Amino acid sequence: MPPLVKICGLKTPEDVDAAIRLGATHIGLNLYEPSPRYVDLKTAAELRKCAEGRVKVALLLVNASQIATAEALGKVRPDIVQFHGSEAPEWVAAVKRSIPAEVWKAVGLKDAGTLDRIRQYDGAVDRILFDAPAQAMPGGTGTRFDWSLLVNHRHSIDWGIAGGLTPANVAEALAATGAPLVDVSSGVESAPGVKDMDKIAAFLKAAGR
Ligand SMILES: O=C(O)c1ccccc1NCC(=O)[C@H](O)[C@H](O)COP(=O)(O)O
Repeated sequence: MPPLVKICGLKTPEDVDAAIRLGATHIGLNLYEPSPRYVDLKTAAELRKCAEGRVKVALLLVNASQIATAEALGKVRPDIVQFHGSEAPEWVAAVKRSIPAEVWKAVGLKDAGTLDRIRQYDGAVDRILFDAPAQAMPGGTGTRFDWSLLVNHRHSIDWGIAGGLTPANVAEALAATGAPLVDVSSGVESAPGVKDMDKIAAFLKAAGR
């Protein structure tokens, strides 16, 4: 079975249409203001409408306040909320209880200790997204983590991988980790925040979709 593929950081209706047409199963809309992939709430709600019923939409938040989270979820009504900061298990669990959407937690995978620590999210989220450890930015860094950390790891909940994936390495990443979902942002761009349709097509093909 081909993996699920999420193309993250889409900013225009043209990006959304192309990602769907080319075979993405998920798209991501980024509400983190310092990111080159940031979209405001109004744009996120419009892009969400473009994708309605065609593909799953993840709304990405980084350490947003309770008020900002409620406002964003109310206005955009995503299929998934992706927490990409240092949000506590209790907080993400509370959000999961309060909305019909899935809740994902991104985790920077540094070492085997990370794999022990993330058990605290069991039951609190629907999926763990393993990403490269945060640098100046918590995500979208274009860097990989050590995929071998996931070899023989017994996953207790659904999961996926992100971080430095490209059309050239995604098949290798899938073979190394057996991931059921891959997520990419900068690896399918021509410049920070500018999606490249040829790269998206190549990524989806290399991922087997
Ligand atoms: O993409 C960003 O700019 C970003 C900024 C802050 C938090 C998360 C961010 N992206 C989240 C994603 O799901 C990315 O797809 C993931 O981090 C992988 O990014 P990349 O290494 O560029 O493929």
